[in-house]
Amino acid sequence: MNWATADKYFDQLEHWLDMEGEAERQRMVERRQQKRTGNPERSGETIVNLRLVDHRSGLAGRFLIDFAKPAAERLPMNRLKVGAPVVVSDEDQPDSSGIPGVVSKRTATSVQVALEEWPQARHFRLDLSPDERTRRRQLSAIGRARQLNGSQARLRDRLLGLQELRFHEPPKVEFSTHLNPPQEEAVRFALSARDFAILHGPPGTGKTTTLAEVILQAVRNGERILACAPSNTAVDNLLERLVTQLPSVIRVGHPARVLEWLRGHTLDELVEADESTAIVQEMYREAEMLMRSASKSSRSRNAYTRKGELYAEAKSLRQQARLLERHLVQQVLDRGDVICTTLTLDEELLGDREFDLVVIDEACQSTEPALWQAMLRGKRLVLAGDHCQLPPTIISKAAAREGFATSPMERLINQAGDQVFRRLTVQYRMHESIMRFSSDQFYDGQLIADASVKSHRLADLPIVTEELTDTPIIEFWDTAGASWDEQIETDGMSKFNAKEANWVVKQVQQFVEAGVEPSQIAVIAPYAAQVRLLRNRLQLEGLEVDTVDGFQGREKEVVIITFVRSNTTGEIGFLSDTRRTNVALTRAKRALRIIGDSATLCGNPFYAQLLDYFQTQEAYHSVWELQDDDP
Ligand SMILES: Nc1ncnc2c1ncn2[C@@H]1O[C@H](COP(=O)(O)OP(=O)(O)OP(=O)(O)O)[C@@H](O)[C@H]1O
Repeated sequence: MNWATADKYFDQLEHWLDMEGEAERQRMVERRQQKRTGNPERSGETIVNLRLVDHRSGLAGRFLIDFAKPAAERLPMNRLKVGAPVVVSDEDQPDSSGIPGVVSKRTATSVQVALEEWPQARHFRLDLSPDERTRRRQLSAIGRARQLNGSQARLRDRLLGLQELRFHEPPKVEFSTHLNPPQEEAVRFALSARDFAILHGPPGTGKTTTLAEVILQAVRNGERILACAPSNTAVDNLLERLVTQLPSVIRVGHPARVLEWLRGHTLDELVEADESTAIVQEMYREAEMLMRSASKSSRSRNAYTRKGELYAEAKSLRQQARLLERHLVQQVLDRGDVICTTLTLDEELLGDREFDLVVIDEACQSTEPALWQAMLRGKRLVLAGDHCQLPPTIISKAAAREGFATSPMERLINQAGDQVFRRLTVQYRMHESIMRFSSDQFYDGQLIADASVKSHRLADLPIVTEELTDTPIIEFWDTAGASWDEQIETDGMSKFNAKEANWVVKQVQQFVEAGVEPSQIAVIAPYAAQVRLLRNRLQLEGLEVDTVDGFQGREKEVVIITFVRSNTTGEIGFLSDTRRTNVALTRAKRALRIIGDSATLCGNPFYAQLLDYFQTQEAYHSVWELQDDDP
């Protein structure tokens, strides 16, 4: 992507946002139509036939409502995770626009949603909500970014590659956490940037730990910081590191979207805990009482005049309470050295606040437009992420092809080269042989396994039996020539592979029998149909079976990957985005098992090299080695 002026760049972003909006609306319509033609729950973005089974009051006058299927039936596989924006609607009224809410809790059989209004219906439907509001905020930020002048316009132009970058000498730093040398170098580098700097954090290298140290140092220098990330989970990750070391960190955002144990740091709860809140609440109570007596006093003389007076008094009291409440919120915000929020900023709440430093974690999962709300509030910027893992999710395939799927972090690295980033290279997750292939393919062979993980094995875990003493760290099982073919779900587009699934089930059973806890095992499949099949077959408490996207940023002792694709035409679909496979390959700490069809996969050089790697490690097997009664 190239442009000669800032305006051209912003024209391009507006165009992509339009395409994305259209694609999202189209998808919503299709989803509703599926109701008539097939199973609307297949996408994982809708749950139908729900009943309201329980409710209670939540923070700030919201209702927390539990929905479940009749007879407490298990919910289908779905992406309605805690914090997800949803629309609750009446299933019998397909045209109703529904009530927006946020998922606040979920179990295998129920979903709890925080709603501002009470929903009325006999049968409910939940849909993930298209984020039109976010898009509008991004468009407005783009409009403002076009109009900047002075130093902010210069920062904008440097981000667009239209002006040279500037750095100070790296400062001397007294570190407050124990960091390894590349992490220390990255912190000094980030603090030396006069415009912006990038921290490239490959899997398990302590990117968030390092970013937290940058924030700590900036606070020590008397700076105010806005700390953001594209998702609530990533914001909470950062918050978790900060709250142990800094007293004045404030998490802005819907409390239902914040991890329960971190909610004490949310703006809502800090305001609620403030002494003055009792006064505000008393004022609301008094106003309520005035309203009640007004509604009762109709029989006395001068009743109407009195009624009017009482209503007016109640109204004025409520107004005063609201003003006081707003003032209080601003006072609490002013106390924060660091404000943490997702990239979708609440502009009204933040007012005209500016920050010395804006940091963005997981910046590779952000699109270009998503960056600008935060950007407009900072004098300097530090981005952290890994562009060799999953890119931002884009619905419009056309926009993605044109370049919308390239994150700003990746673009800045391509644009400014080595001068703009530092890479972290010591990783604290994977056994060396799990790490090596990914390191060579994506990180110029620079990753080093820390001594604490370099040769750790399952047998070192306290609970496992002797059976695992000699278990290999990595294995690839090749199905080539065995006719373990992929299949397409009858009424869907997703693919599964029943024989690979059988093999996975056996692997899980073997690990569990040897003493590995199900919660220490992850099964990763690139296709939702394979995930559904395996979830049905493997109902072990704590075991996680998910697509790659569900595991980004996470780790498990044991990871089993089923690649699913096995066909005569060598088609591998979105497995050709090797960043997705990189995420899958780098989640395991002590054992990695893979099953796949080399004949299908190896038309792509990346997979051919993967197979070579397993062969050189003597970790390659063919399923022909299995006995006849195996899968
Ligand atoms: N210098 C260090 N010394 C010891 N352990 C460390 C160090 N830096 C990070 N770690 C540990 O490594 C693990 C990963 O750290 P962190 O979560 O910061 O990494 P990340 O790169 O953000 O992770 P991800 O790959 O999930 O994005 C954590 O358990 C952390 O405590």
